[in-house]
Amino acid sequence: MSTTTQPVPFLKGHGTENDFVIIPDPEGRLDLTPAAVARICDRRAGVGGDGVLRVVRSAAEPAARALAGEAEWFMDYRNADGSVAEMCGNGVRVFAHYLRHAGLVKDGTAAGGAGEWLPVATRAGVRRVRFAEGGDVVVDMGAARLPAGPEPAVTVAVGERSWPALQVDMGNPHAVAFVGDLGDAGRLFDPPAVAPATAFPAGVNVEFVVDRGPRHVALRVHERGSGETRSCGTGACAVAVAAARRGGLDPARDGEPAVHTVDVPGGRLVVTEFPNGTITLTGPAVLVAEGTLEPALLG
Ligand SMILES: N[C@@H](CCC[C@H](N)C(=O)O)C(=O)O
Repeated sequence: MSTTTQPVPFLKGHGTENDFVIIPDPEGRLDLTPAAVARICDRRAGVGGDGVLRVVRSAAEPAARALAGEAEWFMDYRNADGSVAEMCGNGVRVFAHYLRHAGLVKDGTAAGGAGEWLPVATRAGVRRVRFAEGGDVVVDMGAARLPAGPEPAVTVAVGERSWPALQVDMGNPHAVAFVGDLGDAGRLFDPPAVAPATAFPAGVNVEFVVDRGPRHVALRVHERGSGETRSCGTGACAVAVAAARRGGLDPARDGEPAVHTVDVPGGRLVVTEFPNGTITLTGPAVLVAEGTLEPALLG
């Protein structure tokens, strides 16, 4: 890996306005430091984004080799502050959309064609992505992991207000709090306080949720490493599972899928939890621009 002295191509994309700078680096030549990621994601002095998606062949990325399986491509996801995260639900949908846009996966007959599942390696393991009719991108997120007990075990606080929250692991950590009104969470400039701190030694994404109707919720999210964002795919899945359990639904017990509509500030996602535990996340993925990053941004 080397530090670049040449402009580096990038694209910009988003999924329900969770926005990413996509950096194609198929052979893994780029030394993308945390400081460089933070400069690129800066909304005034950089391109701006909630995170970076570095697109690298699994075979060219030491971090991916052990976990990539059959996945040719590895999503090297970074938060806006430069930190690494295990998984990004909107990011992996935008990542797959980019692969198809760039002709890096075949359209129609091989993995990546309409209706077929494209494996993508992430730090949380392989996730499979499918392009649906109408332009939506579906990702099989695997199963949620919940704490053993029935009651929320953690507390989320903003200023003087606090709420019980459910811990949900979607490959990355979430704390889901049901609130009376999404405005109750205030301006969310700072990370909400979560207690006990030992519950999330590597930090946590915090979702605030309200009911909108039967199997229909809305959320705001404060993301670890990125601040408040307009959407979070793993967060939407965590919220759907929390809403299902709260409403007495458990697909494994009931033998039928639970489908939840999750409104986010940047649009709408659909989350389906199947009786075998698998969760799918469906929503749009959009590319909006491309250009080059100046070497000074990369450092
Ligand atoms: N926005 C993403 C989640 C990105 C990672 C998260 N900030 C973390 O640190 O775990 C999504 O769509 O899931």
